[in-house]
Amino acid sequence: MSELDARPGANGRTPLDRTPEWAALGKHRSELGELHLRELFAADPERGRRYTLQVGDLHVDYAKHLVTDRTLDLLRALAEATDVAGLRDAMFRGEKINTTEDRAVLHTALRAPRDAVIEVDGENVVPAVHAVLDKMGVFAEKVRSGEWTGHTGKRIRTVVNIGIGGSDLGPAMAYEVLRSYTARDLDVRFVSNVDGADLHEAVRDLDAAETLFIVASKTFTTIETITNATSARDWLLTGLRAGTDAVAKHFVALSTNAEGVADFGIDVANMFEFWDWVGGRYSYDSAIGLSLMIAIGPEQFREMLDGFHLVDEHFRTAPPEQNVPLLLGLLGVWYGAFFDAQAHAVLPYSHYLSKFTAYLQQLDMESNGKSVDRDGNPVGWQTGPVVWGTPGTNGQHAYYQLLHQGTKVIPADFIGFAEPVADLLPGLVAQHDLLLANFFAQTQALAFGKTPEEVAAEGVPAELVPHKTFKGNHPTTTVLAGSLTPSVLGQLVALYEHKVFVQGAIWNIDSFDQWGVELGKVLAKRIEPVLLTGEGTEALDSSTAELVARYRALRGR
Ligand SMILES: O=P(O)(O)OC[C@H]1O[C@H](O)[C@H](O)[C@@H](O)[C@@H]1O
Repeated sequence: MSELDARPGANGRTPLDRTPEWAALGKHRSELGELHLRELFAADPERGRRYTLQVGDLHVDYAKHLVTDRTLDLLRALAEATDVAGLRDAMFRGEKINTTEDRAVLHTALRAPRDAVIEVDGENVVPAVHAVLDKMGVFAEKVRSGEWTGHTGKRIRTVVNIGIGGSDLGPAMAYEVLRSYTARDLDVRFVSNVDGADLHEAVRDLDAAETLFIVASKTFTTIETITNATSARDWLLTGLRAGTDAVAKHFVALSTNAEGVADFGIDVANMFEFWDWVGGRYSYDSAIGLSLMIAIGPEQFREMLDGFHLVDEHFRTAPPEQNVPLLLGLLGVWYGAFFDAQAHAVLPYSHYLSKFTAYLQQLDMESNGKSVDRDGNPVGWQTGPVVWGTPGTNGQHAYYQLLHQGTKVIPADFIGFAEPVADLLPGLVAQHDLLLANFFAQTQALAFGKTPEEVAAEGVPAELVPHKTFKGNHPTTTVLAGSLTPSVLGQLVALYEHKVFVQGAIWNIDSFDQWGVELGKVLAKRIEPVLLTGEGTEALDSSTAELVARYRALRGR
């Protein structure tokens, strides 16, 4: 037995790359060799029909993946050996599966029906979830109807959400996605960056008397958010020429930290609560979604939650062969481990999903960007990929070149909708077929390419044939839904949440902590006073010391 074999597995587990299931997949991969999607489709005319699954409104086609029935069996065997279902059930039961923070992981409770019972430390959390949703609903309706007025009695015309990371990306993404469902007489803006330019641009054309700030921070200690909130308060009070008593009508908070909220000067009566068992990147269906609820109304927010819940139930109960998050998770594991794929593209064919991939970057990369297992041992396998992408049609005229003819394996998700959004101008509806034609054409081109023989047969000069050849064999998933409704958005997000879960479970990492973001925060705190005073540069490394000196010189210090 080698030293590696004796390495203790997390939770008594055999390290992933030492399991027979992993070895079987490795062997299978070498047997497949350079197998081409063209051959797989030629061998099975039913492949396009057989390799599809349905969850809720989402039709998921995985036929254009480099897998056979045997691959899928072996991958499911890996999921079984790593007890994905066991960890999933523990999550849904409210067990503290976030071991490094000793916390339950219960974003699924945020969308559970009112009569569900989910316990954390012996207490059913569902009534509290619904109490907050109800309180949010009452408040959202007051703002929407104009009943909630600012300090001077004017109704609110603009809501500005101040938050960062999970307290920004979710609501900002969803607001964009559901724009056609939003109240047209109310604008919602999002400020996240500690660069003062962000807040400046968000408020420069606003009337303080008609502006409501939502300060969103799970911890209420995040320096960017507290700094921006403090500046926003100064802007408000200056604009209103009022004292701090005006704050109550213009500031509400979304947080787990009541003390922090009170210290900031926001009345805790104007605080919407959530709990430490909701991870920041899993939180936009909690109180963190208040700005979105104000925009789309409580009813449509509820529809979105029902969409989440539908996929939760699917993930919890569907058999492995039909379980879509399980399948998508396994495909990612397959490419990372056996094709050395480093990246994963998410390419929506919907303008409204323009912020969707940015949202997924936090969800996926903060969850699975880990290199030690749950017991702290270094992992010997690939974990989370680099997630990237923008709306597909724009990408086609920019970076798709690399997808089609570059040297990298980049599995991609294509997401599209059959119906254009409801209130599109009639003249623009006709454009939808063109959009969808591109959507379908791209996965076809990526999968099947164009052979040198096909290129030559078009009369292309021999020296240009290699340049005009498309080798194809680039794997893609296509997700097609009828239309982009609040429920469909919830379904999509839950699908990705659980896909990320499956991968973390197999890789045996804690997908719910994020220690990797801490070091930079500590160092920034140390460097900030040095920028002001110039004292302490000797404690810095020579590169940083030089940069700080240059910065100070440029600022005339
Ligand atoms: O909501 P907050 O406590 O302000 O946290 C905002 C964000 O900042 C942190 O640094 C974490 O990396 C994120 O997971 C979190 O979403």
